[in-house]
Amino acid sequence: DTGSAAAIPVNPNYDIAYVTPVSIGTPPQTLHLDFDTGSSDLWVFSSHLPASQIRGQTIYVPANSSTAKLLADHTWSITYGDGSASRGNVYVDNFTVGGLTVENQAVQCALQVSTSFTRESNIDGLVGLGFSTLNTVVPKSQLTFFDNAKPHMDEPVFTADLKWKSEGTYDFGFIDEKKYTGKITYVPVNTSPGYWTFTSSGYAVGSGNFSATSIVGIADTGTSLVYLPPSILTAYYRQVEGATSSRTYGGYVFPCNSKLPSFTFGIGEARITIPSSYISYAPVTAGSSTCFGGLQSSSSLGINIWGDVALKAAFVVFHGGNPPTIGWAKK
Ligand SMILES: C[C@H]1CC[C@H](NC(=O)Cn2ccnc2)CC1
Repeated sequence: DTGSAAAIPVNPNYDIAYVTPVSIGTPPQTLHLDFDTGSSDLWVFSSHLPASQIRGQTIYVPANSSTAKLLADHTWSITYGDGSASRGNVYVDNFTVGGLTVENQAVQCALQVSTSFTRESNIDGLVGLGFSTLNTVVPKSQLTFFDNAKPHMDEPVFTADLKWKSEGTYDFGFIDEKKYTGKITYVPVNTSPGYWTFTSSGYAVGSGNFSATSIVGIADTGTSLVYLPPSILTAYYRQVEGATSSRTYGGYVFPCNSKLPSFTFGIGEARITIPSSYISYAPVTAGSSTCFGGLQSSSSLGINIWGDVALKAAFVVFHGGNPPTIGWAKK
């Protein structure tokens, strides 16, 4: 089996997140979900939510699906790194992404979502593509869509081709050679933390010398920005006129008309360059001439994160073999 589906920016002005259309149940209910390699719960806005917590999202109504079955006495509760959270109960149902169907996929139905999810009207839920060890369902944890689909896939892989301010693609079960240039460089993944954790070989700021240094981090499609050690941030923002680390805005900001260098990171001997346009992320508030950087410090996180700002500069292969690996290519 294989599948291919669009990754659509939820906001036309800044790449806050990407959603992908999926079909759930019989007859199919179409929702737009945020595919998140940084978590492992598949949860949806549902008919169990209070109306006050829904603001334009499409809900999944298990009662309207002839193939939905309640997973009795199972619940879930998740909190993300940005403080957002949700919790609820669990059904199994047919789940289809871009033509690839998994029967009896655990679909976690929200009974409660935090305000940041309510405010994001274009996200109807998440599809966790991290390792199933992170799934929060109790008393029996559930498998991700990828783990359920893997045995039926032509190849045990999915790929992310995210794009700057435009529609990209998630492919399942195959690698589309048309989506990248040159070769794919694969590096090992440490699955113990439950994320797609790998080691970058170093970085360069703009046209500067490459600094060979191991950077352990996660490839996280569910996080908008890139979070790296403070020493790298200092090296980058010292090249940006008027840049400063702002307590008010919680990170590095700079005048929107400042000239920004690109940022290159290493994958083994290979190099991926993030164009400066991706790093001038967004005005701090609508219409402001102060912009928030796409590279921020990971010092408060305890983990480095290669979020969408980095991922959209590459074609990324999440290879779920034994052992799993991650591949990066230019495009
Ligand atoms: C400071 C950073 C803020 C952003 C954090 N990322 C997430 O919370 C990803 N996510 C998934 C669902 N909702 C959000 C990572 C830490």
